[in-house]
Amino acid sequence: MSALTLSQAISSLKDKLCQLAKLTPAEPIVQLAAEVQAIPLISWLASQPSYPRIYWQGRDRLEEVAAIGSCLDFRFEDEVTDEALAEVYETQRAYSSNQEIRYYGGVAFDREIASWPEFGRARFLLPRIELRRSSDYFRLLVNLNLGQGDQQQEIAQAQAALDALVPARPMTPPTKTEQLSRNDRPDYPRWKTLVEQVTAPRFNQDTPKVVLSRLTQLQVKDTPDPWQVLASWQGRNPNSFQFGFEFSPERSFISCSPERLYRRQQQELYTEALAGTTIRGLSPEEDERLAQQLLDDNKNSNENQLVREHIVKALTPLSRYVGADETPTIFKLNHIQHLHRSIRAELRHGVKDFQLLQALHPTPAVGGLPRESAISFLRQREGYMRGWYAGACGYLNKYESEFAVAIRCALLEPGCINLFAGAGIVAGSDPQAEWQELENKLATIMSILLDF
Ligand SMILES: C=C(O[C@H]1C=CC=C(C(=O)O)[C@@H]1O)C(=O)O
Ligand SMILES: [Mg+2]
Repeated sequence: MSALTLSQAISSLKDKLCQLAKLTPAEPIVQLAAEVQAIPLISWLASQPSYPRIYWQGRDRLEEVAAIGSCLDFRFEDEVTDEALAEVYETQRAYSSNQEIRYYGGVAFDREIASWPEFGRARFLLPRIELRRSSDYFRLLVNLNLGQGDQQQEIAQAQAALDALVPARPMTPPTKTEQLSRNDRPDYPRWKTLVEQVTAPRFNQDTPKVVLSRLTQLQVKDTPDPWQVLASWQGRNPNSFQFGFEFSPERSFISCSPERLYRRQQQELYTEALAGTTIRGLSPEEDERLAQQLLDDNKNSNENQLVREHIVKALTPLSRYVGADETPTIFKLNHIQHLHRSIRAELRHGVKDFQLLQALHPTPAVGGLPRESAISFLRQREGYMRGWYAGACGYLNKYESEFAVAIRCALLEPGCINLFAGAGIVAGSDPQAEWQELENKLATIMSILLDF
């Protein structure tokens, strides 16, 4: 059967909903699907009038999703343990044997303290509508939760959500934003004090790495459209994950992150150590020289090595096999390059996604080492709320799941753009050089948002 146009797919799904109304489905979570012709997902998403709006594209670009609305929404505003999260998910997962059912969402950097409104400490949802691309195969999906309440009412809501869909409008690049003011938290003098505290030999002996970060708030005349910004960002760094969560028109969180927390396919797990940074050269020769310097540099090697060691140690009790690159390679982005080591594990049977999140998040690429003392330092001294910055965002499914580390990101609010950047502070870190590293990490998004 050939792929349908979007309006044909909507009609086909509405017919399937009518059929469903006459049945007693075997399972409470139902997904209906129709194959559609190729559509630019991000422009389609940006055109839709309903919320939440969620976008996800994997780093390998094989999987892309635009999701609208929700038929199940798990939102944790107050303290939540990983055990509680795991229990909710496992219960939910037992309701369906369909391997295409996915829960999209994220967890905050630190689930023990308050987080952003709407986002909470963790939030996962089963979207009402998904437009999903797997390689070059596109499907329009509608999800139903028939487990609670009235089946006819749930079907009517799914029909209404399909009726509310509008065609994709072509997307233009974002117009440059006029910056009214800029405010950094911590500011440079405070940053210098913090770096000196972390690198002081007595502290560093017990806590060899703390990833300090900064919130840069830009007060702007007009907040740009998050999806236009994300589409531009995607063009600059196509080898990154791209994702966005807009739970309401008030606030959106977008990220173009190079860092994978993990990808699980059945019992196979792929993760990595991505830490250690330098800039790109202006010529191929200069770029190569900078890459070689990064590979040879002790401070940067140490930043990466600590992440690798920690991940291998954290995965060992959960795995039958763990293998990690001995030597780092270079991962190039638009304005910067990083040290990268791949790590692969074969998980023991019965290991759950929330155990993986617990073991891996936050890695010493965004938290520090040992985790508890680094996080306790950040909680007491960093001086602003990270929320979902450096958290984990992605999706869960019975057979596979993927999470990115939410760095290189922006929280857009009316009149204000919040940008976040962190740098791994280890012995030998220099406050000025690490401050410059924060600027380098913001260079791509700044060049999209502002006129230089
Ligand atoms: C914490 C961030 O980057 C991490 C990932 C790659 C390189 C890093 C570094 O070299 O410091 C950081 O560990 C960030 O971009 O906000
Ligand atoms: Mg660094």
